[in-house]
Amino acid sequence: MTITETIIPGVLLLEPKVFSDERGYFFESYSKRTLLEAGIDIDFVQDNQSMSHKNIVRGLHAQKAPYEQGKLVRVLQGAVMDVAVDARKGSPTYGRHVSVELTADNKKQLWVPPGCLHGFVSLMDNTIFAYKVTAYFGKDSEVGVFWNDPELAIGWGISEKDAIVSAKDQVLPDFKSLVSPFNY
Ligand SMILES: Cc1cn([C@H]2C[C@H](O)[C@@H](COP(=O)(O)OP(=O)(O)O[C@H]3O[C@H](C)C(=O)[C@H](O)[C@H]3O)O2)c(=O)[nH]c1=O
Repeated sequence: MTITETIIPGVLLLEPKVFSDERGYFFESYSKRTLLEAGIDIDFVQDNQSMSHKNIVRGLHAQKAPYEQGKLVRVLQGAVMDVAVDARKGSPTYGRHVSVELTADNKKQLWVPPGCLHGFVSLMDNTIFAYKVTAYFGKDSEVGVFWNDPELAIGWGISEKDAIVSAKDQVLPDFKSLVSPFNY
């Protein structure tokens, strides 16, 4: 597993070692030991999976205490442009984002620590997104910011006209309205 830091402290890009042979391929998609060796000491309590048609945008979401979530995200089928936004008060990269293409082919993963908003746009139909989270779903702990907030300047590669967004996500507030419950 190759683990690479990003411009946001704590947001990490993970690239597994893939063993290919005439049968296909094998790789360890998660290893607590591998993450520990990289200084990431986390325990997951829940796995999530969603399927999205092309141009679906999910996010930007996070959960506040007592259900702050770290997320280890990847794509099992299809492709997304995945985005993490730093919402941690006091962080040197507060309001900055990381975006990375995660696909079934590149097998890349992104570790999104607690305090970062997360979202993605699906680049293909039948995109299956799978992720491990460090805290349970807390419906009343959900925090969200409008995906295409110009202040965040995220290059989603899709217009608001073409994006398919849930009614809930369409009415999320802009980033500057967020009274961040997260600390760096
Ligand atoms: C997240 C979650 C949702 N739900 C229920 C609540 C709704 O009835 C239904 C769909 O939830 P939602 O529309 O919030 O799903 P997404 O828009 O994919 O939300 C996720 O999308 C972005 C990309 C994220 O990073 C978060 O993990 C998560 O917020 O599943 C649960 O029962 N458990 C859960 O952990």
